[in-house]
Amino acid sequence: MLLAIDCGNTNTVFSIWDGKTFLCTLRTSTHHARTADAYFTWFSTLIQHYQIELNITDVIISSTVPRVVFNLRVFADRFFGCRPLVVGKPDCRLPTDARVDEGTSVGPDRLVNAAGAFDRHGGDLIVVDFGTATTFDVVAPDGAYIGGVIAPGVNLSLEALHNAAAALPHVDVAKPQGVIGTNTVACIQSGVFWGYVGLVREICARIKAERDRPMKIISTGGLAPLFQQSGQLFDVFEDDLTMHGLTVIHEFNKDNAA
Ligand SMILES: Nc1ncnc2c1ncn2[C@@H]1O[C@H](COP(=O)(O)OP(=O)(O)OP(=O)(O)O)[C@@H](O)[C@H]1O
Ligand SMILES: CC(C)(CO)[C@@H](O)C(=O)NCCC(=O)O
Ligand SMILES: [K+]
Repeated sequence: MLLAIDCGNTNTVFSIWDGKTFLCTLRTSTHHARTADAYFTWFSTLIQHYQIELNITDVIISSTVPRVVFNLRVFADRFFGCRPLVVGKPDCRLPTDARVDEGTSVGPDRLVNAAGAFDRHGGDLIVVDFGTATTFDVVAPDGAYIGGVIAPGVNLSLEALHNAAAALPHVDVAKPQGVIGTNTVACIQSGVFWGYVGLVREICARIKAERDRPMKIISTGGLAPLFQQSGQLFDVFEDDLTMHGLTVIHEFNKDNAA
């Protein structure tokens, strides 16, 4: 049984993979100061609720927050007796290359998304992930990650507006009725919602033009379905893409073990 951990800047997600399906997915906010014991208290309480008979033998971690990795390593070692694979570390091999500028460290979540998407769809992909940042990851025909785009995340933009402007309230992202807002909330929702629809359309069109070939657009992340409501922005939505990528990378390392 594999425990896959996807640690983003906002949320950390744990999924248990039995080799065929994800038995459960648990979500908590990311805190660098959370100890291994605190992870276990939270984790074991929820596992009891799901009534899963645990037999975790392997752990794989992708973390965009370097500081949390230490406590997650201790968690894996202390409670499951295993040394986790950590994406981005030299002992974790990737099934495909990353062809980027020398010295660049690509976010592990982007490499994982690329691996997961290539496994399901083959090459020539744009993966759009609506997390803390909105990222676009470009996958070549051979599955290599060849770069992409980083834009501010949707919730981050809303928060920045609220924090910077005294008269603007905190607003949740939603699809507005029209474009012309007749109250403050509707105006902000319109700016952010239609602004992101335009951002996604423009960036994908430019990536396709720059690559000069047909590409499939895969979306993931909690907010992707909301944006899908506004016409055909994406070809496919996959809420488990990062988790799937982690299982693919884990399998690859197992198969290629010495
Ligand atoms: N399973 C879920 N239940 C409730 N809300 C969700 C769920 N998944 C996503 N969301 C909502 O969508 C937003 C985006 O989620 P996602 O997991 O893609 O990124 P994030 O956790 O915000 O960012 P990061 O992965 O960078 O930490 C969340 O902040 C949350 O508001
Ligand atoms: C862009 C984020 C924050 C998205 O989670 C993450 O992938 C990251 O910290 N990346 C490092 C820089 C890069 O990917 O080029
Ligand atoms: K994410």
